[in-house]
Amino acid sequence: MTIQNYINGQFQDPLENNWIDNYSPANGEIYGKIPSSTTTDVDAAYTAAKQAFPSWSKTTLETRSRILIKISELLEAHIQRFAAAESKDNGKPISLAKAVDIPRAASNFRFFGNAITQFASESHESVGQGAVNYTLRQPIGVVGCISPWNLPLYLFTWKIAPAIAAGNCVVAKPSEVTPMTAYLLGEICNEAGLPKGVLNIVHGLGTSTGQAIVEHKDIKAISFTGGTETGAHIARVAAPMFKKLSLELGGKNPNIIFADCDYNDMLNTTVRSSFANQGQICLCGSRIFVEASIYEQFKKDFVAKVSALKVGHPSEESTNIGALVSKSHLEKVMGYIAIAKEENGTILCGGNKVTVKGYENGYYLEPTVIEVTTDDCRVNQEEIFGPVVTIMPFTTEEEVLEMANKVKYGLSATLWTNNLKRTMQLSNQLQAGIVWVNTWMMRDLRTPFGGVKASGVGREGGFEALRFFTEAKNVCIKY
Ligand SMILES: NC(=O)C1=CN([C@@H]2O[C@H](COP(=O)(O)OP(=O)(O)OC[C@H]3O[C@@H](n4cnc5c(N)ncnc54)[C@H](O)[C@@H]3O)[C@@H](O)[C@H]2O)C=CC1
Ligand SMILES: O=C(O)/C=C/C=C(\O)C(=O)O
Repeated sequence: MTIQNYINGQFQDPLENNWIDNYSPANGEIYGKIPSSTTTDVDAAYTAAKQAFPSWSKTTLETRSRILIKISELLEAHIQRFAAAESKDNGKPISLAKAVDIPRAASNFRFFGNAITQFASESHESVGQGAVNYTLRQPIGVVGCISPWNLPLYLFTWKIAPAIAAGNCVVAKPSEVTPMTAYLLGEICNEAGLPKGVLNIVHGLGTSTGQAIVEHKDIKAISFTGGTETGAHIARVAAPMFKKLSLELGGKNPNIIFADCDYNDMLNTTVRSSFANQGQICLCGSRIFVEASIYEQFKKDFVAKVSALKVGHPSEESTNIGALVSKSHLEKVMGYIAIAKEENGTILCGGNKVTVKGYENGYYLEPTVIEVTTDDCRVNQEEIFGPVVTIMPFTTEEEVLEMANKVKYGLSATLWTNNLKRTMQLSNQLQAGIVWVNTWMMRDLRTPFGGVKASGVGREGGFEALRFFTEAKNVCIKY
């Protein structure tokens, strides 16, 4: 399967004819190739976007909305094809791709197709001065969207949909590790009638293709989701060029469990918040803190449930845990399990590579629970981004709050309690962009989404995203 760039509404080979192998995580085999695009391809994508901008930015909101909603409907109509492609490319269970990834990608287009018709700007009457101010929200121009491999189409479209809804034209790059569904999206955009050049998709490595987008002098904003180190690098390049930046980066999220919670709901959701998508979601609750009075019971029940999860081929409907995304990522995650042992962590379950019959070279790993005795060990501080969680007990609210906040990250936090006062106090004091109480990953696309500290800057979602993808211009009229 050969993937091509999508530029000016057409599929084309990379101009310098360099290619990268595409691997299937389920069996470790190369099953296709993707462009290794260079600045020449990014320039071509930029030129197409620039040409499309004057017309697209003046296209009525109703027309933009109709096209976005059409893309959403086409994604829904082709869910089987997209889910199968996502599962093969990423290693995630097909059941997850069908239930979460592709429906959410469709929702992203539908949501922003509707949101743009509701987006309004402010006006301020300068009372006593005889003037009125109104704010225009104008599209920025050509913007760059760079997304990671863990939720490929889900996160790619989470950026593209608001960008084009707001009237921008886009140069976008999916992860080179999971390019397939972004490639298929081009076909859908043509079928939905998206004018050529509004969306351009270039494939390739972060350090060359991604870097060329970030360094492009006329691409005026960058929306990025990925690792914290990459985000810091992008900020160093883009900041002196005065680009608008939205950075959604890593997490090391606390999952705080009090004895007064609804135990069964907490237990089932905690299995999901620990291991959904092989633990490769920046929102996973990878540090589990349990109130001492229920710690031993939780440990026993949690380990039993985790040990029962089925690690298997992603295409099997019964698989709970598929393959990790790449060999190098599997090695990174296994490296942390080795570190845990050196740090005197106790592996309560998992810890080993899994050999799936018939797919011996796939990147499978047992879901792993590590009991730690101190919160400042490396496995409790560094983002592992795999099917690995730590657990430890706590006794007081003050103690758990301090441990929860004592990491460099601040993306999300989950609280399990039925105590209202505690809920409100802790939600207030947790250093995180998102706090879930008695739930996890319950998403309302209108809400602000993003993190604090090393988890990034800026917010995606709802009108926040439309504000990011527009420039505010104030007009003051004296009457
Ligand atoms: N916050 C999150 O949701 C994610 C966090 N991660 C974390 O990051 C670690 C590293 O994973 P990677 O795959 O290396 O993520 P990454 O941050 O390198 O990749 C994300 C995207 O950025 C692009 N990219 C890489 N270098 C770039 C550059 N210099 N300029 C522009 N674009 C660039 C990549 O090609 C990809 O499209 C993971 O182990 C995990 O801990 C990874 C993916 C998502
Ligand atoms: O928007 C969401 O619902 C989830 C976003 C998840 C990430 O950004 C991530 O895992 O990288």
